[in-house]
Amino acid sequence: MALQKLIFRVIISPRPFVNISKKHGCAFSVLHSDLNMQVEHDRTNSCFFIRLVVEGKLDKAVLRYKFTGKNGIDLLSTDVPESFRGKGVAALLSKEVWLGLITSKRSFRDSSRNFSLFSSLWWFVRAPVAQINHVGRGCATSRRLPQGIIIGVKKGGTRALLEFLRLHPDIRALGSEPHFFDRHYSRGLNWYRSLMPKALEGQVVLEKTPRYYVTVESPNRIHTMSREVKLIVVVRDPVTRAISDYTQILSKSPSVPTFETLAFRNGTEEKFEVDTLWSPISIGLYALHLERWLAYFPIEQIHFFHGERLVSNPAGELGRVQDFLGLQKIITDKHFYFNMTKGFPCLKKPEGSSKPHCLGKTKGRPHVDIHPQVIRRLKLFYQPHNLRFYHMTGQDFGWLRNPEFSPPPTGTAVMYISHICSVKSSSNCFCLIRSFFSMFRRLYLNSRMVLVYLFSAVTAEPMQVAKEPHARLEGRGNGQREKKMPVWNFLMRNFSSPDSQMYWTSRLSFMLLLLKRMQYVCLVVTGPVQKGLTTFLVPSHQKLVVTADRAHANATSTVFRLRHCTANLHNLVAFSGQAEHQWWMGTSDPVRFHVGYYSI
Ligand SMILES: Nc1ncnc2c1ncn2[C@@H]1O[C@H](COP(=O)(O)OS(=O)(=O)O)[C@@H](OP(=O)(O)O)[C@H]1O
Repeated sequence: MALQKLIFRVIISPRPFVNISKKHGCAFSVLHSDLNMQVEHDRTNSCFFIRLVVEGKLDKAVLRYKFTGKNGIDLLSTDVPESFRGKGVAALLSKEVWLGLITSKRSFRDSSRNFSLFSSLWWFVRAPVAQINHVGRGCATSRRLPQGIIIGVKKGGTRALLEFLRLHPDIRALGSEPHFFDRHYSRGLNWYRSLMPKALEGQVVLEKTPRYYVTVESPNRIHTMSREVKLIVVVRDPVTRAISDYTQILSKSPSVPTFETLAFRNGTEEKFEVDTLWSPISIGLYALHLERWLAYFPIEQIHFFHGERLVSNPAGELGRVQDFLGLQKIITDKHFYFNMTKGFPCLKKPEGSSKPHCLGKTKGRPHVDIHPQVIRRLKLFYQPHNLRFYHMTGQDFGWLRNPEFSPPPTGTAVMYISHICSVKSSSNCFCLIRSFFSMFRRLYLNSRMVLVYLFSAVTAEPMQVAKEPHARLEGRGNGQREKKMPVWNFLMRNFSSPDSQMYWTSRLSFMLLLLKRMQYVCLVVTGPVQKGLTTFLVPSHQKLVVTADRAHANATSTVFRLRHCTANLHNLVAFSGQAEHQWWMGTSDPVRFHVGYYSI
């Protein structure tokens, strides 16, 4: 009679008297009446568990729970060893939760004794739990072979991608690189599986080993493991990638020969014989490696991830990869912030921590200086390979265009801050400025407005003329001004248009951006910004894009640390800390500048 009352009460009751919810929803298998297992309750660790012997070793099936409020309990997870799954172990554990709960209610406590006699009736008792949004997923966690692998490329940004993906509740990723398909294949799949993190049914298990992409045996071996596995490749401009690779080699063995010596056969770049056997070079032959993968996997099964965009627009790239993995888009821009000091996007709250987190020092470190001529040669060398890669993937990664010339979106206003005239002589300086701006002109062709802001020892001369702190010059100046301000006149000739306004000041002082029609403002910093001298007031409807060369990344943070600026920080939509370009004018000082990729 008591049992009937209980069943009646549970089935028709609109909701259980104790609120039960599940963090990772699951459907329990029906409780087997012949299960004779001892469920123990560990109150300190809030879990119920059953001791089991799996392959001669002691293991446990564990159900973790958490009290929420006065009457609530969250069933957090149920972890059952694989060989015991489908036998009702999870149901047995969940039953104990019920029993543990109902001991506080006399009528239920009495009735509960009947469960030992009619244990399969537990299925009915579970009904209210099952209603709570968790049907269709197994609670039990297990170690599974990965369904997704980040196969490359080295120095492409694979660590950042993995760390970012880990934010997703439906992703379980192995932290270290297992190197199974390239180095440890003989250890067998069981060994490989044992390395994987435990995952719930429905969660995607991931690992990353960038070396797979260039290992000849990997495609076949991975295909043998699974035809369905999803492959992710993070690619980055092969020249930058090679320099990054070399920077890492150098950091480990400081006595290695120079980049140039290793990159060119016979050690001479004059001959232009690139050494394709040197791994920093050969890894960048993306098309060549891809051919091997395409012999086993259709192209749709491989997602090509833009390494550069991972820096400029992490949320956008993460969105695409979540789609590819068939996951709900949970990782969005609210998970990232741009760390000015690091010069890279970092996580506001990484997995398992509430503190912001950037990747370690070896990720995003300054590269060794490589002569621009060498870079040009290498770019030329990679050009046909890149083109082929574009054709194979059907994507343009933007490495063919000289990145210096990739224009920001139309309607972007550009303010350029520079001290480009740190070179020795005035004539050199002028030559430098002229070339720089002719390039800049092409770059910002679509920009409706260019704001130029110069300061330097050499340009101080024409600046003397413009005594006014924020002189606004439009069109050609008067004779004297023209004579004394060749640089300025050059700029005016080349840049002035009905839409252009130029602001000039000899000091970094107050600057008000009157860019009412502009939606975006791009601030390019390639020179030191003196602390305490500059205030930028950007109207709140505008978005600010800041870009700088690495050397002056701190300068930009200085800008934003300045008084009055903080109020405008919400405008900041992107900061490009990547895409470093050297620009060589034949003077002894190469000018480094930075033109970013814009995530707007
Ligand atoms: N958010 C963020 N933080 C730091 N670094 C970032 C980030 N996103 C991409 N990157 C780029 O990742 C580059 C390192 O690539 P990998 O992680 O694939 O390197 S490795 O192959 O695992 O050694 C690393 O290369 P270097 O800049 O040459 O150090 C970075 O440019």
